Amino acid sequence: MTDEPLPPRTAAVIPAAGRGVRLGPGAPKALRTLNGTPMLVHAVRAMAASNAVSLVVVVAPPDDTPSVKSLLTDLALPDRTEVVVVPGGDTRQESVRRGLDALPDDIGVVLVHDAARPLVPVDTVDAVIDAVRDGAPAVVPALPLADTVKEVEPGRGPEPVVATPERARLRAVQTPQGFDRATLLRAHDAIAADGEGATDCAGMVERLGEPVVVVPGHEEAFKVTRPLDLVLAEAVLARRRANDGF
Ligand SMILES: Nc1ccn([C@@H]2O[C@H](COP(=O)(O)OP(=O)(O)OP(=O)(O)O)[C@@H](O)[C@H]2O)c(=O)n1
Ligand SMILES: C[C@](O)(CO)[C@H](O)COP(=O)(O)O
Repeated sequence: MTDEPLPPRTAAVIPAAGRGVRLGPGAPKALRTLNGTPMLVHAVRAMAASNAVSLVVVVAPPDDTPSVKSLLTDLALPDRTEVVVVPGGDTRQESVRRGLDALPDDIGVVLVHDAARPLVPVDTVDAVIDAVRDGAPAVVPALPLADTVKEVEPGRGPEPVVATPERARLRAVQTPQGFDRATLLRAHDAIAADGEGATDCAGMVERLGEPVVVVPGHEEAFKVTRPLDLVLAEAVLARRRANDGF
């Protein structure tokens, strides 16, 4: 932690370069559509909905970078929102790193948001930003679990259960995850140096020994991972349209 004031602007980095293997054959996941609109477009709009976000860096599938650029050039967004597109890497971590490398110096707060979580509400985005601006170096939105979780010894056949963590202490972590930029860069540098990956950026900050805090997540911020998630996402959009003409 530092008492230095953060540079003024907030940016959202959207890793969108994954293939979506668990979703099945088709276009890269971020370009698959929900009610006719690419998931990535929903995700960009979700970040741009926050008055605090003035830059969105999209990390695109390398082969699709030109088409993602033209898709987003034509998108109507608030005047405050600048969009930059860069090609992604082989892993989520590498893609995030490429997005971070594209940030200008006046960015103090960085959100990292999966394109695969296209429906996160703006109140969740703002809660994460506010917590970083209030002094937390790393903030994650998260929800309590509905299922009991077992730790197993992975292998073929029936897997022996090793432990049952106390469910009340567990949280399922979503995005956007928010960071003071210097801390996130330090975390990425440290992970790159020791060669070990992490499944989310907050996990890298934890390894630095820096505090990570949780704010309430939202059920509509779920990750589109498997085919059934597409059905749920389209149902959420239909409910929004019915409720408020969104
Ligand atoms: N090389 C990669 C891999 C993933 N991602 C992004 O990281 C986010 C979370 O990853 P995930 O949901 O696992 O997406 P995929 O890697 O596409 O999914 P799968 O593992 O099923 O292939 C997604 O927005 C995805 O596009 C990325 O930018 N670059
Ligand atoms: C970052 C994340 O969405 C937090 O839950 C998650 O770890 C991404 O995992 P994935 O396997 O790359 O989808």
